[in-house]
Amino acid sequence: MISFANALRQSLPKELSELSLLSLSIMDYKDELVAKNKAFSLFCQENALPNPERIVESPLPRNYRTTTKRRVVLNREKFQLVFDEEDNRSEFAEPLEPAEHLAVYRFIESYLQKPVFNTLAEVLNWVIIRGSYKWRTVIFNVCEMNALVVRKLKLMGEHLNSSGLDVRSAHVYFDPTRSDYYLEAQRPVNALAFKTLYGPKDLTLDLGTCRLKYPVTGFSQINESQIPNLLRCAETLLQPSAETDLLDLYCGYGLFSFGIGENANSTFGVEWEGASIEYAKNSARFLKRQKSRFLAGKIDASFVEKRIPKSQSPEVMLLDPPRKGVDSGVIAALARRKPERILHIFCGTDEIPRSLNQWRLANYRVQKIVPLDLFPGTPHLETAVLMTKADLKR
Ligand SMILES: C[S@@+](CC[C@H](N)C(=O)[O-])C[C@H]1O[C@@H](n2cnc3c(N)ncnc32)[C@H](O)[C@@H]1O
Repeated sequence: MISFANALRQSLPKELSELSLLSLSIMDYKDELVAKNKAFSLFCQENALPNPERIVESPLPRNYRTTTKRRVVLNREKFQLVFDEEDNRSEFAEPLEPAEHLAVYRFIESYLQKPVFNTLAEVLNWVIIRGSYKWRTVIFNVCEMNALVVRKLKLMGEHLNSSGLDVRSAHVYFDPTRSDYYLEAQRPVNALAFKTLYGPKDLTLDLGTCRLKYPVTGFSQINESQIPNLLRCAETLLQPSAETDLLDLYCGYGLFSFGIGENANSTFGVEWEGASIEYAKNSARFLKRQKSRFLAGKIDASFVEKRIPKSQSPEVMLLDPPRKGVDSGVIAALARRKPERILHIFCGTDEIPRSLNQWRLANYRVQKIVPLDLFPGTPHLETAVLMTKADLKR
């Protein structure tokens, strides 16, 4: 078994393979794609997987990240916004971020360095920017929340609102644990945990045919420029139609249910993040998708067996789990539903062989492997794998 990182190291031009894989962002995008295509073919070959299609290029190869973050540190008595140590060298990471984000960080940093904002700077853990390429929202992640901090945050919000930097809204997120995760992994239930300083409380994604709202704290794809390609790829491979029910697992706020499910007989989405699933339900109401249903819950084998209703029509199934993959027993439980087609989307390449082996044991066979460059300039790929039931008679 070869890891994708190792396959990539072997596929880079000699002068770059000596550098860290982070240096991909300083390569010409054409050369990066050559190396990634070579590496992914090698990865598939070495892991006994079928030959993949060519990588679907990203319309924006650099400056594409719609979510970025900075940690607040005190450096020689000056508060600064810096990349986290895990992000390593900023000269490799910065080219992936929109220039507008850098301008907003510089603006906030200049205020944090004023003595009047010291109270805020001292409790500020992260500054996060999310949004689209046209507008953005700022989230202040603080470890202490009191009346003085709130006053300073409101003042900062007023400056941002009138900055001319298209910061459409600003929010504060309370994480007393000062965790390394930029939004706390376990959302606090306390009502004060999340507060809007100004502007709309949600984010929006325009899909051309419809506009979806999603929560500021929920998951969204970080490369918005690739979303149309991702949806097109999923629709072409999975072919949801009036004769099939679409099961959308790890659905977030319903990107795939709404993006490719319009012609399906019905759609059923499952997601454990409470706010995201509420937004999905609201979108179904707003877009009058009477045959779209969403259920909040942790997808494990027992949930699949007991909580996901049986389909009335042949089922097509899409799974888009987090990088670590699905819980043990989930694939076998899903296979027992006997879906016609399965599209398993991987954001962690090294997870592919293990999961595909489980699908193979459950009698599903790979029909197509389509890699998409969702993370240009980084050693990662998104991969969509189409599977159908093996013909047991042959
Ligand atoms: C890669 S994201 C995909 C979200 C959505 N498909 C999209 O493209 O916007 C994975 C999602 O799975 C959710 N998730 C992670 N583990 C889960 C589990 N065991 N059960 C249900 N949802 C889970 C996360 O909250 C996240 O929204």
